[in-house]
Amino acid sequence: MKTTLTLAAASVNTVPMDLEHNVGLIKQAMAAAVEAGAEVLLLPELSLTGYGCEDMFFCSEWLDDVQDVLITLSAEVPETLITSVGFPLCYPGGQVFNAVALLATNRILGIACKQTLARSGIHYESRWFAPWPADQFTQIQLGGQMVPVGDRVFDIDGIRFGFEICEDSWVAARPGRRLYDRQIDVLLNPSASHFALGKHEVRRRFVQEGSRAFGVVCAYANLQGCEAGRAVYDGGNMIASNGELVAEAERLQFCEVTLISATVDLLANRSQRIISSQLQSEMQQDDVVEIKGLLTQRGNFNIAPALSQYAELDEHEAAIRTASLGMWDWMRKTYTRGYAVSLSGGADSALCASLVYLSHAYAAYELSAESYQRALANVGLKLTVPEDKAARLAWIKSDVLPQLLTTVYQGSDNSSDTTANAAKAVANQLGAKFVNWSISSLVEEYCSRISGMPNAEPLSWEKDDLTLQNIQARVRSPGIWMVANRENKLLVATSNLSEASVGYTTMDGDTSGVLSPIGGISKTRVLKLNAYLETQGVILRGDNGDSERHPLPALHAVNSQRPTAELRPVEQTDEADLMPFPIMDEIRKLGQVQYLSPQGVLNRLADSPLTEGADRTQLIEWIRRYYQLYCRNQWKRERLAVGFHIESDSADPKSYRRFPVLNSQLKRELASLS
Ligand SMILES: Nc1ncnc2c1ncn2[C@@H]1O[C@H](COP(=O)(O)OP(=O)(O)OC[C@H]2O[C@@H]([n+]3cccc(C(=O)O)c3)[C@H](O)[C@@H]2O)[C@@H](O)[C@H]1O
Ligand SMILES: Nc1ncnc2c1ncn2[C@@H]1O[C@H](COP(=O)(O)OP(=O)(O)OP(=O)(O)O)[C@@H](O)[C@H]1O
Ligand SMILES: NC(=O)CC[C@H](N)C(=O)O
Repeated sequence: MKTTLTLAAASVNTVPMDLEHNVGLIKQAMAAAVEAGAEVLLLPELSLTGYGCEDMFFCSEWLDDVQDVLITLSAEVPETLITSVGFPLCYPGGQVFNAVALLATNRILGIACKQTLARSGIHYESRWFAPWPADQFTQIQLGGQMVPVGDRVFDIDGIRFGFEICEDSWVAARPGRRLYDRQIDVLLNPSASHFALGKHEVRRRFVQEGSRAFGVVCAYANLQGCEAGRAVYDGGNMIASNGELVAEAERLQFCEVTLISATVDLLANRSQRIISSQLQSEMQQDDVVEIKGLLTQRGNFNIAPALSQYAELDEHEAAIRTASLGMWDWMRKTYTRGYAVSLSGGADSALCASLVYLSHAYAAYELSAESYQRALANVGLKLTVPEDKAARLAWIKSDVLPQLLTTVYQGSDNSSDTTANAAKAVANQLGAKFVNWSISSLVEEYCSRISGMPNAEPLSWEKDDLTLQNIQARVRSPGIWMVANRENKLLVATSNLSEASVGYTTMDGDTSGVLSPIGGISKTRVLKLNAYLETQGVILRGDNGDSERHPLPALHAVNSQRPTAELRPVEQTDEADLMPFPIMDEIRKLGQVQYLSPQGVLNRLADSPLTEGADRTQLIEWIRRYYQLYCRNQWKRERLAVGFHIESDSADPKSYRRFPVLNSQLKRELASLS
């Protein structure tokens, strides 16, 4: 009897609907798995099509095409490998299932389907897929073969495999519980699980705990990178045996394929099942698909030991890596020559510009010279990457960033030397192209036109405060758009999550842009990330496992100021306009993550150490201000540039937080606050 198994789990950076690209990555992963001596390779959920194909999953002709590609792929699986590939299965009855096919030498061994569709947070799977009912199984005709489908166990030469597809593992009634009764040895989880702060810990818990409680080997394979524009998938594949992690991938990698593998002890897991078994339900056998002649005992007892430490990423590093990887993928996948940023010398735009630079610093350190060079060539930069990694940072600053990041300081009459100097210092640190121009004449021109309208009074700060603020933010937009057009760059919108929640931003002014890299990061965190970048710096890893910190000291000029919009002639701070950021972010979390009512938010806020010293009247005033702005400005959130999901919540109405544009303004709830 076979007692060990060498398993591999690969992450791939897919492009939705790009079957050729995705098949290319799958082939790379299969070759790497063979090289690692793996007998079974697990790939992520919907790895053939990409996870985020959205309403393309409704197109039956395309789904037929996908099936043809799957059949062709089955003929290309290396002889010694069994590969599991995620794909949308168009069932003869018309439903589409989120499925996974087990492929081996020219055959589709069988198909398992997702039972629990993801429908919280950014997920809307039940729009496209039907959930497969537990305990149901059948077979269908596919490429001239009869293929077993459904809630299946695959017995390959005496080793039993079962599937939980992503969300299946996150719920109380996880299929693994019933697969345990059916005596599986290996539980495979193909996933498309996007990054959110604190989430990886949960994944690790259910992989490890699944292995311990069910007495099985658990393998987990997640997508990697910014696949479809919003979510960034963090990879972080795992293999657990006997309740311990034996392999775990570094997360948020810049390469397109990442693979881990481990040889696991099947006997040890079986013993665990014998000890814990309390089997009461009747054993089913018909659902077991028996396959012979693929797996044989190997003379390999080099069993992977439990990991002594996990691949940890601290919270700041994880948020910065996620946004940098997102920007890297946007540049690659849009084939544009980098980014244009209107750089104010303030916290938000400084972080956005730094992320552009860091996406190259990470890529230059982590990719081979050839891969990095190819990525640059694809956006039109014919450069030779230095072989020596230590020389690459200075080189990206001198040769790459001047071409891929253009920054413009656009001073008005309300701007200060402090912000102008800070913007210049940051641009210099990053190697960005930097221009300083004034918007005063443009503002004046608009003001004179509006003041000259029939029967109009001249504009004044006493009567026209918001009008005069907003025109400054708006006249900054056409110039930086023009730079983006001319240089074929993506314009970066610099709004953060806190501002987006309350609409503290000028529509068609500072909201202008294609991509909002910090749109999923709260202001409180933006300030912490900038401090981290200034004083500690991100971790850059060399080839031989050594790493170095890379601080950006020029951010000191930004971090030493209090956030100000500089839109009024008198001193203005964002916190005086709104409320202290930590309080605003706490209200957001209580209201939008925990779904408390305004009164519930008030009760919790009153007990929070954050509000020590503030009386209840003040708290009521802040909560009213927050919700009034929140309710009024849904229309703004509907029009924000696409942003990455980073905090556990998001303001994005398309992928996360639904709220009516016209609404009650919560008048009743806010009036009764006490
Ligand atoms: N009740 C309502 N429901 C829905 N829509 C409503 C509305 N009342 C006005 N509107 C519409 O909204 C428009 C106003 O929206 P908009 O022009 O965007 O401007 P608005 O929201 O009035 O003001 C922008 C705010 O953002 C702040 N800001 C701007 C720029 C940068 C920064 C910074 O932090 O640096 C801060 C600025 O200090 C100000 O408080 C009105 O002209 C009207 O069309
Ligand atoms: N003087 C300026 N020059 C260029 N761009 C500016 C200027 N002032 C504002 N902007 C643009 O408008 C955006 C919004 O301004 P805002 O003041 O909210 O952001 P910030 O200055 O980056 O950060 P902070 O809010 O911490 O001051 C900026 O991020 C920037 O893109
Ligand atoms: N693809 C999925 O099923 C994703 C759902 C899961 N809870 C996650 O976000 O990781």
